[in-house]
This record gives sequence, C-alpha cells and structure tokens, in this order.
Amino acid sequence: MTRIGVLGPGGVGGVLAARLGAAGHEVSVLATERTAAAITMAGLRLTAPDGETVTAPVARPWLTAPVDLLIIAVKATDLLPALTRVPAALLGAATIVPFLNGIDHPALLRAAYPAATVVPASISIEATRHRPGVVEQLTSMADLVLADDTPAGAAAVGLFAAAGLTVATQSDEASVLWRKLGFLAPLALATTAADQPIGAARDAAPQRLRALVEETAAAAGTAGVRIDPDFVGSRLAALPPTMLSSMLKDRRSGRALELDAIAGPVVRALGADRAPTTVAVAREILAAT
Ligand SMILES: NC(=O)C1=CN([C@@H]2O[C@H](COP(=O)(O)OP(=O)(O)OC[C@H]3O[C@@H](n4cnc5c(N)ncnc54)[C@H](OP(=O)(O)O)[C@@H]3O)[C@@H](O)[C@H]2O)C=CC1
Ligand SMILES: CC(C)(CO)C(=O)C(=O)O
Repeated sequence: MTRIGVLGPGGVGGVLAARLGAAGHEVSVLATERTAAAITMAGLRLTAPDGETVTAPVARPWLTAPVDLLIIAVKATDLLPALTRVPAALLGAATIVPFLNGIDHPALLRAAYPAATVVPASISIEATRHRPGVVEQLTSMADLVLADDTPAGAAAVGLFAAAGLTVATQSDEASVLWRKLGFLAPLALATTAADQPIGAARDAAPQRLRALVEETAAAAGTAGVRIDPDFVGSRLAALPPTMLSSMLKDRRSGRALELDAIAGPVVRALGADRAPTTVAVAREILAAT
C-alpha cells in the first residue's frame, strides 16, 4: 500500500484518486476548502463506463502528513496557488507525478520541491468534474504515459498498472510531454477557435489544422523529439466528429484557458515568425474569451 496524495481532485485527479483508492492505496486528496469539505462529508463519486464507485479518501485543504507519491492534476492556470497546499518540507523526497497538459510545469515543480523526484507524465482521457467530489470518466479511454528513466518513474509505472490503468512509457521527459502536445495543441486550438467539436473544426479549416500540426511538430523537433505530421493528421482525422477538447469545454464554461500552457511552448520554441498559424489562432481565442 502506497501513501498517495492527489492535488486537485477534479476530472483527471478524481478519476485517479478513485481508481487508486479502489486498488487499496491510502489516498488523500488536497483540494480547495469547498471540495475538501464535500469529499469529507459525502466521499468521492466516480461514474465511468465500467460502473460507479464511491470511495472515501481523506480530504484536506493542505498536506498534513507525508506521502510517498503526489499526483498533481490541477489546471496549469491554478498550479502556482495550488502548490501552497503542499509544503516542500513535508513532501520531502516523495515522487511527484504531474498530469498537466503542457511542457513547462516540471521545471517549476523541481524548483519548488528540490528533494522530490518529478516523473513527467501525460494522460489521454475525457473526464469531467460535475461538482465538488462528483466526477465522470466519459469514455473507456484512460491512457497514461510516464517517463521511466528514473527508479521513481519505473515504480510509478508499476503502481498505476497494478491499479488497472493503461500505462505506456517513454524514456525521457521531452518525449512524454511533446508527444502529447503534438496532438493536443492542434486539437485544442482548432476546436476552441472555431467553438466547434473536432468534426466541424477540421471540415471548416483543414489547411489551418494541418499548419497547427506542422508547427507543433517543428517545435517538438527543437527539443529533439521527432513527430510525424502525417501520423498526427491521421489521428486527428480518425477522432469522433463530436469530440471536444478540454480547452473548448473550458471556453464554453467561462473558465480560464490553458492557452499559455498549450500554445505558448510552440511559439517560444520556434519564435512567432515560424509559428504564424499558432499565433493567429491563439490571438483569435484571446480576443473571443
Ligand atoms: N479533463 C480531461 O479530460 C483532461 C485533462 N487534462 C489535463 O489535466 C489537468 C487537470 O484538468 P482537469 O482534471 O480537467 O481539471 P478540473 O477543472 O476538472 O480539475 C481541477 C481540479 O483542481 C482543483 N483546483 C483548482 N485550483 C486549486 C487550488 N488552488 N488548490 C487546490 N485545488 C485546486 C479544482 O478544484 P475545485 O473542484 O474545488 O474547483 C479541481 O478539483 C489539466 O492540465 C488538463 O489540461 C489532460 C487530459 C484530459
Ligand atoms: C487529448 C485530450 C482531448 C484527451 O486527453 C486532452 O488531453 C484534452 O482535451 O485536454
């Protein structure tokens, strides 16, 4: 049994907290005051294609006891304030597995928690937090990718897999994060700018979608990660037409967008001149939100 903390028990964090709790781990969630109270009073309810579970993790607004592994699943826009709930002295040499979209957060986490080991990770899932303590996994897809180039990373892979989650590995941080972004950035930017699911967004502007794919692949190349634009294009073409990105869901709910976390790395890697479509689409989104 591993002591696991989950910072941000929303869509992603709620699914992982529920599944790891059901697998017998000692799970505590670190949440906003209201969510911590809701989970303390009524538990954490997960509805998923394989059924409904109610688990009873310990919920608190900040870490009060050591954990072996800390999952971070807040939005990038909330990361900095959320970290105040986890004192570095208490976290010590724990393993941190962040599931945020984007590229830039591991550096912040390493600076904030110098004794910990940060294991870069990504997740492909469609998960939603309906209200505090009530989350839904919408499809059976729940695919984790972790960097297994450290003993802590290899141990975390084993822990998630033993809880029944699908886990793939990459040997380095850049590959984990850029491969996710190589697919996500075109999907999120195209759908959010169009305010349409991927089917309508790709039909309305196929060349623009292709340009987003090529710019993100070129940006990944600057970090030594080779992404084939044709492969990403075929994955995007195969998505169900009704699929939304989490950025579009955020736009429609009036929540803060992870625009810097998703478009920023592409523009910072290439410069604005070599990422004209990413810049134009991001500016449209900024103007509309
Ligand atoms: N949802 C999805 O399907 C996917 C999401 N991702 C990525 O995963 C990450 C998490 O996204 P997602 O699960 O959708 O986000 P949600 O909004 O569903 O959940 C975020 C959680 O963070 C909590 N939170 C916000 N601010 C703080 C704070 N200051 N202190 C503590 N907790 C806080 C929220 O609390 P409260 O509930 O109290 O508001 C909420 O529980 C993002 O980077 C996203 O891009 C990646 C793949 C798919
Ligand atoms: C790629 C996708 C849709 C699924 O995980 C996602 O990560 C997101 O929308 O944020």
